[in-house]
Amino acid sequence: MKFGGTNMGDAAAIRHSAYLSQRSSKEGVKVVVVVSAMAGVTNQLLGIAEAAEKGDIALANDQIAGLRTRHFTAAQDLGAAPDSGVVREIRELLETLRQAVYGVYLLRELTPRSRDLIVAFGERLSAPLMALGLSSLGARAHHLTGGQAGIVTDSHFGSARPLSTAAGRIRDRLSGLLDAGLTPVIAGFMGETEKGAITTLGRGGTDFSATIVGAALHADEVWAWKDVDGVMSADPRSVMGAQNIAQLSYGEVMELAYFGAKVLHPLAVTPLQEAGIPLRVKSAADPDFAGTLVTSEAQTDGQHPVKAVTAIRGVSIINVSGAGILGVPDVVADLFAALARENITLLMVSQSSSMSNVSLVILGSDEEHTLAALTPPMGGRHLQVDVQRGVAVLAIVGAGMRGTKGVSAKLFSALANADINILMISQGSSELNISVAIEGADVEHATRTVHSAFGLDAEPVTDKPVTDTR
Ligand SMILES: Nc1ncnc2c1ncn2[C@@H]1O[C@H](COP(=O)(O)OP(=O)(O)O)[C@@H](O)[C@H]1O
Ligand SMILES: N[C@@H](CC(=O)OP(=O)(O)O)C(=O)O
Repeated sequence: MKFGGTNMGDAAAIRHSAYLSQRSSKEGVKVVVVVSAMAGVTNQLLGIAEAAEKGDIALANDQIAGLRTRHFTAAQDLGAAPDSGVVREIRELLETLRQAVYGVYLLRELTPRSRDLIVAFGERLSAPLMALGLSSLGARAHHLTGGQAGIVTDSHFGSARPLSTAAGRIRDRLSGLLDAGLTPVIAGFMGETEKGAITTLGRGGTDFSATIVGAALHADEVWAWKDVDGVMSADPRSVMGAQNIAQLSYGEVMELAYFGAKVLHPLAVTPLQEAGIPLRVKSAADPDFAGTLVTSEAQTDGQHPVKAVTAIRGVSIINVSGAGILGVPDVVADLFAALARENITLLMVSQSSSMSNVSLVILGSDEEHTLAALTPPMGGRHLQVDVQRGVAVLAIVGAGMRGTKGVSAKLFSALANADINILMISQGSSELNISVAIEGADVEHATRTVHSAFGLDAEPVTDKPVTDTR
């Protein structure tokens, strides 16, 4: 079971999350709990690291003091005495954090490795709180860092991936605890290299931690508890009429996450695919509602080829052109090799058939790296590179699109009727998604328009029972 930042937000939320875990334990289910940092803490830690790098140690220390108050208050509210082991552990963790941040301040250098060390403190601090919440409900819990739980990773700091040896190590580390009737509580988002350096799995990575652990243990199911009903037809913060999707395939979820649906980490389902372990995305506020079940099956009803609309904001189009590129395949090969070396995520690619122009859509945060990668000559020629910023990618996703005619026509006419210009178009041959690049300013309007054009708005009256057991 994975609990995200909102479900770890304060003592009341942690107590409720612990109750959800215990509810299953009492039914005889062996539960492993994986937790995120308290809501907002990861961003705060990133801010602390950046303040130290810029030389503002006073601001960094103020923020660390704020973290101390927040975690001590939660521990106290969960019943910890001031001289208890948990309070001592939180104090020691915050002291180590302070030292790491001071190191960044002295060096005025924030490497990806030191950033990972600093941001992983959020989960290291929240795991003892969840163990406390479980103990207060009568469970025997034992908390571990990602590394202690056996999540050994490569050294791609900021977006580390588990090594093939992780599964065996996770089993070794957790089976004994489970056999002894303890509930392991694992700090999500983080792992460790073979040499013991702390890594993180990318933003939203606790979902991924949970599925890595679930797959390693051959779990019957992995449950991700959220502050939404499940995976929905659009981000409910943007689209009022977004509705829960009862069933999705691994492939559909991956497309949704890749194209910006923040509800799951883009790689979260990958560890589950081989063994076909189901993932349930469930609402902590409404635990008896089924939420979304993710399996290898894609269900299509014939009426809704498109199941969801999603968008990535803050992307840039990089236009590579010039006489140098005309008719020279080597240039294009060099160009992609250069981007691969820099680990650039390509959201969309389009090449004009005359081969005189290649357009790439990348995350705004990758722009600097991309431009640097494209500066040296490609295939012996210098290229002209132009950037268009402030773009968004909107994607429609659904296995029912495969072989269904008229889906792209509906998408384009909905956008045209809403007076929205399309800058680029892409449809994968899997026909699981169609994506378009549009002006960033149009993205909210476009999402709502497309959601409604594909009949995804919820009926005005819902018969879903609402039972908030918190
Ligand atoms: N298609 C979608 N379905 C559900 N939630 C979505 C979707 N797209 C974006 N979201 C956002 O994802 C959030 C839940 O993800 P996240 O905050 O990472 O959860 P947690 O921290 O609880 O794991 C929701 O609050 C919602 O605004
Ligand atoms: N705390 C990390 C990892 C994570 O998964 O968080 P959440 O479950 O709150 O999205 C982050 O903010 O990226």
